[in-house]
This record gives sequence, C-alpha cells and structure tokens, in this order.
Amino acid sequence: MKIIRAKDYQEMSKIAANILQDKINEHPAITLGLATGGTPEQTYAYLSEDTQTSFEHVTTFNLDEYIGLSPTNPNSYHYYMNKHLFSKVNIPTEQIFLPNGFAEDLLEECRSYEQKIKQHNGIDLQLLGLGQNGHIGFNEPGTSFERHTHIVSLEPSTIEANARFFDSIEEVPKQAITMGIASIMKSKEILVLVSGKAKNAALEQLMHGKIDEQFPASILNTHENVTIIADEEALGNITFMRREANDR
Ligand SMILES: N[C@@H]1[C@@H](O)[C@H](O)[C@@H](COP(=O)(O)O)O[C@@H]1O
Repeated sequence: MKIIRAKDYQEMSKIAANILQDKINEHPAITLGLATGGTPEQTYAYLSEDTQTSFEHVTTFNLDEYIGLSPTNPNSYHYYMNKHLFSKVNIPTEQIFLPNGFAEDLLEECRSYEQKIKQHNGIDLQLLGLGQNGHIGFNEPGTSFERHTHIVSLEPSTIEANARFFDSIEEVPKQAITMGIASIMKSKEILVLVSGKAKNAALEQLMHGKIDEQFPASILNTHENVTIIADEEALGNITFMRREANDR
C-alpha cells in the first residue's frame, strides 16, 4: 500500500481530485467506483470546479445506498451524488449507477448491480472512505471477504456516526445495499481517503493490524494497487514501517 501524507482535509481532497482528473484524462472511458460520506465531499467539489476534465465517457458505480430511501430523499446517496458531483459535471445519466435501495426485489437488485459492474468490465478506480469500525462501503465488521453486492444491517456505531446527516438518529435507515468486499477487491486500483482524528485508530489498524474480517478494510493489504491519502490528523503518530508478510 502506498501512503500519501496530506497536511489537512483540503490538501487530501486536492490530491485525490488531481489523481482522479489525471486518470480520467488518460482514460476518458474509465469506470469509477464512488463513495459517499463526509470524506469525499471536497474531492467532488474540486472535480466539479474543473472545467478541463470531461465526464462525457466516464461510467460510475457507487458503493452503497440506504434501503427505504427514495432517490429524491435528501439523505439518500443518490441525492448526495447528484448534489455534490453529477449535477455539476457533464456525465450522461445513463452512465451513472447506484444500487436502488427502493427496489421492490432487493435481492434481485443486488444480483443485477453486480452483473452491471461485470458488463462494464469491472471498476478501474475505486474511491473509498474508511468507517471508524473499519467498514468500507457498508461492509460491517464480520462480513465475509467473499461477498459481492448484498443487503446489510447497519451496526449501531455506524447508525450513530451517520446520524449527523439526519434530523434525528431514528431516521437513519437500519439497512443498506452495499458492494461486497469481493466486489471492491476486483477493482483494478483503489484510492482510500482518510481525514481527521476520529479516523486515527482505524487508520492505524488498517496499516498495522492483522487481516481479519472483524476489520473489513484490512483486506486492502492484499490488493496490489492501493493508495491511501491521509491527512496529518488521521495519521497522528502512526509509523510508516512496512508490513512484513509474516505479520499478516
Ligand atoms: N457508507 C459510508 C461509507 O462509504 C463511508 O466511506 C464511511 C465513512 O464516512 P465519513 O466519510 O462520513 O466518515 O461511512 C459511511 O457509512
């Protein structure tokens, strides 16, 4: 894993946006995997400001969506993505994919979402945030590393962490659809954004802890092309010592 140290949230976001811009300019028909949450907001803001990079041929697949929220609900990830990115760049609507948490047949929705990713020859570059409990997408601790897109019950700690986006904690959905760890690991390249003191312990565990389903992000140590962009608050005193194979 490559680690890029950023001074702060702004710098982390700028570095991430620059990497994404370069990739899009190199490969205009790239397939991106996108994340939501507070962390990538400024990355999307930088991308939206950039008039040189065209999203005309880009395809996107989002990691996850709450179950039971319609795409027009301001707390849905559909709404988030439209607000922060899609409404501001020239991406055609038919090239945007998010799981539909409002689908009548949710199991079929999971199956067909995974199928659509496959039909697009997989994800070229996946953007990830990091949950405080090590979740990626909505893959909570204990999720099998073998899973593809599936339905999850959110951990109380995730509901609590995400309640800041809702009027009250009671409004946070208890379930979501998420790309699985196996789906994420098939991406050719992964970019993980980590910002703020609250993520320090999770980042340390990601960099130095053992690979364990109880800490979903730990699997990223086995992927051959992962870059973490972390700011100083998130890095704190974490050492950059290389992980030896037998530490795993
Ligand atoms: N499902 C999302 C994840 O995709 C996100 O990366 C993570 C961190 O969120 P934040 O960036 O707000 O800390 O938790 C959320 O629950």
